[in-house]
Amino acid sequence: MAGPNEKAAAGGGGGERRKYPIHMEDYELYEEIGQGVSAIVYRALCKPLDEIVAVKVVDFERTNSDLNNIVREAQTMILIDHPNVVKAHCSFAKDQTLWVVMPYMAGGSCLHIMKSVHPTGFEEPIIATILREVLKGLEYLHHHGSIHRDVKAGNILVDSRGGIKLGDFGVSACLFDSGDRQRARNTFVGTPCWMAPEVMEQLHGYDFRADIWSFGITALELAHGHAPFSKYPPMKVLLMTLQNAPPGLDYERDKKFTRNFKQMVAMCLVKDPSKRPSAKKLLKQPFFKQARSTDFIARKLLEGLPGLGVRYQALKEKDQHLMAQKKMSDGKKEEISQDEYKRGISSWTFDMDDLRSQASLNVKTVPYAKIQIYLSMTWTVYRIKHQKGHTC
Ligand SMILES: Nc1ncnc2c1ncn2[C@@H]1O[C@H](COP(=O)(O)OP(=O)(O)OP(=O)(O)O)[C@@H](O)[C@H]1O
Repeated sequence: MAGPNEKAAAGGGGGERRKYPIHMEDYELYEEIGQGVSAIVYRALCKPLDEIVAVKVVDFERTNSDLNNIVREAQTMILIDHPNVVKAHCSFAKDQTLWVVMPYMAGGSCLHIMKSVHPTGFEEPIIATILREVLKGLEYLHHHGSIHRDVKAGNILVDSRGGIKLGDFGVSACLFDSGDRQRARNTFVGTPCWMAPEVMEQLHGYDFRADIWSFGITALELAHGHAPFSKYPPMKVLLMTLQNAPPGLDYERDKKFTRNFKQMVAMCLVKDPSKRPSAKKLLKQPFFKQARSTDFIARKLLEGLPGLGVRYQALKEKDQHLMAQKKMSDGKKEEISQDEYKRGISSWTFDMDDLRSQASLNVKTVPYAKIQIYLSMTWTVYRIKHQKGHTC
């Protein structure tokens, strides 16, 4: 991936052949199809080109990222050229917002599809096909010196023909950058359940192998319908990732999955990053021999699926309903989690019904989780380091 150039800086990257306009008046926003920490994504019409696109509207006031970084991420997306990574057609700023125009991925994210119709996860050939495509995207990014830093089912998008692309460069980092960006690799970025231990620890920084850990967690997420530890409050996720043995597919409990799948996941989820394979090496694993075509994905995942907007709205309503049912706010729960941690890990107790309902909620507890963990980071790492001798 080249560095940002003037063409991209002007917002006129414009896809391979078509020139996408850089004025908001040229886009008609339709229904909401996704929401992130600081952005809302819409299906939209690019009027001059008469083409359906996705427009991500990033609200500068809602993001805690540096403005230059956000703009640079959008520019990076414009320069991307790989079938398994979402490219931005163009981007432009308007008032307090940045508009990023992308190809419309009609299937939505794997997380959305899973929540709508496969709540307990996908079958193995589907997982192998999705993961092979994701790995090809990661291989490309890593080869060009980039780390994605937020690999998870919610950021794996499916197009109308079953094509799989890695999206969301909200937190990606360039390996060969210096200054601010270099410092960014020593900061705490990502989503707790998918985050590699070395990213949490913040001791020696991290490299592309952090994506391989997240990739392994994503494999478990696609297999079970949720990421390991997703039921727990952020502080506990942090502790479990740092102190417990890495999660994996259980040889007994996960009988329906092959040995090859279990081995592939185990290779990714090694705590020592230097022992994790590269994306290129992983692609050679026998597990991927069962991966099929994009037609297979279209047939298996997209046939009979309601439109993305309809599904998104239904999930949002379900989440809101579950949120309303929750007995405690996330803030209160996290407070208790920290208090209990101070008293000793073994004294933690959980309301399983509540945790189950939390687990099926959409990932929108993440902004809170990110902030909360960031603030608690120094204290927690200190505690863990000083507890190790007693608890491990
Ligand atoms: N090109 C696209 N086509 C269809 N849906 C999309 C597209 N881009 C994003 N989405 C949907 O919007 C959701 C949010 O987008 P995105 O992840 O880019 O926002 P974000 O603010 O960076 O999120 P976060 O930081 O929470 O991961 C995605 O999970 C996906 O469901």
